Amino acid sequence: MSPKTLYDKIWDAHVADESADGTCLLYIDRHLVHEVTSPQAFEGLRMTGRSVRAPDKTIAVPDHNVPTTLDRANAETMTEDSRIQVEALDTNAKEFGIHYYPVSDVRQGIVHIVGPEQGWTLPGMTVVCGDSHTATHGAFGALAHGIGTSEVEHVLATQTLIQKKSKNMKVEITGHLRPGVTAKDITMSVIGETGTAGGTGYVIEYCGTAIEDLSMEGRMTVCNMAIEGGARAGLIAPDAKTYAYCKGRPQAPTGAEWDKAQAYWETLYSDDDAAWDLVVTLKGEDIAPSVTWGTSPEDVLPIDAVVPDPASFKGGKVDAAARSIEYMGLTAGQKLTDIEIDTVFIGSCTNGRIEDLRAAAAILKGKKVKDGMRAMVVPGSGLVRAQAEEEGLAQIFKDAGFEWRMAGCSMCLAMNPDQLAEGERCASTSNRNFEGRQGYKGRTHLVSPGMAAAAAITGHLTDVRELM
Ligand SMILES: CC(C)[C@H](C(=O)O)[C@@H](O)C(=O)O
Ligand code: SF4
Repeated sequence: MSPKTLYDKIWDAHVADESADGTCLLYIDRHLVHEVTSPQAFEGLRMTGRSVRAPDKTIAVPDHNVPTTLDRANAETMTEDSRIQVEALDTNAKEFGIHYYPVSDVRQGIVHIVGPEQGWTLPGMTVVCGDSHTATHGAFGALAHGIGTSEVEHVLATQTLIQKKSKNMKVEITGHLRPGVTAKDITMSVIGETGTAGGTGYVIEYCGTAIEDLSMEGRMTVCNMAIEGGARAGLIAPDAKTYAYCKGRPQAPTGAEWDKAQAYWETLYSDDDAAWDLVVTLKGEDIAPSVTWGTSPEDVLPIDAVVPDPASFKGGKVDAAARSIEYMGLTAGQKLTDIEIDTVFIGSCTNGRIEDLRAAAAILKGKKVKDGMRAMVVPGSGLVRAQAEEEGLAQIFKDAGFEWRMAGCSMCLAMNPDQLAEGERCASTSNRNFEGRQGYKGRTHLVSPGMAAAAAITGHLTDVRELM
């Protein structure tokens, strides 16, 4: 047998049909659904009299539009558009008989946090969702990627997806991370290296000792941003940590089924002599706590750097950098640590898991946020929230002056009332710093949870290592 990558293995195990031009019909194991990209898909089924082919493999949860304030059960806090989308999901989930975690359910949260948490996401699976950050689930050694609304309809109706195979890219992080450096810094540094288009046409497998060192939460953070690097998906080979995370989850197999599953999962790795179309290597020791200065995730630098001079770039990036710097209200040469911020957002499918909250709370313990700072923590799911309360993290956040919210996407993309006002500047643990992403003319600096906490205390972008 010819050697294969992990991606090759999962792909081959799911091809139901292949046509002469290489287009394949791929079997889908898990279909995650949220309220933004599914209404037309369900409407399509309704209009053609179709049902959901595999309701037992289809899981829905509202996340983008839901208010995160404690009074959110009161639908008046939602805009009309938001309310329509959430209500449509309520109706569709019931009518089509799929698994559903409504807003009132403690298990509700961001779809990419709920899937793994409930054990829906398992190694070797194909996982899709009408959402680009589906890449998150690749942390389990699952082939997971976003799809468009017409594809959502296709998967609902057939449990298959039409796909062409991507190329294989290996991103190896050698050695070990230094203290204060996190999975977020890895994934941002990789994008800094490859650019937002560097992964176009590829599925990335992240490997190396620094990746093996990461918890499952950290691995999800890394894979989550594969899409920001342009890749179709990000993958990490499953190992003992993966199995330990999955075992005992509500939807994970049990008994003999578990043993059978794990025996299969143990075959899911890239063969030593597998062929890679592209290899990128970074040294774990070289990665620093990082922060974005511009309006693209590739505009990332170590915290001790300065805002770059647009002239230092090449081609179209010269103008793009100048525009970014203007939008962000910065000056070339300014120290990143001199950038004052007024808002801190801790949450999102990138950094809204328990480990992220622990990391932020460790910095905040016994401290207060800077006067006038708006700081909020939005746990990625109701269960993360409950656990954080149990561990005393919620109290640390509240004592420090953070708002302690209910689960949802929140200020990651500002589809709900959690938004930046014009000109406000936010240190955010989310994944996109696009113009207007967190609110019209809002300014976003992407950072790790520890860095966000540090900025909340000092009022400016800060090297978390100074507060450790
Ligand atoms: C709303 C949704 C389609 C979108 C995505 O696909 O990623 C959102 O989750 C985002 O992060 O921008
Ligand atoms: S948390 Fe942000 S990135 Fe993740 S699914 Fe929600 S909006 Fe998209």
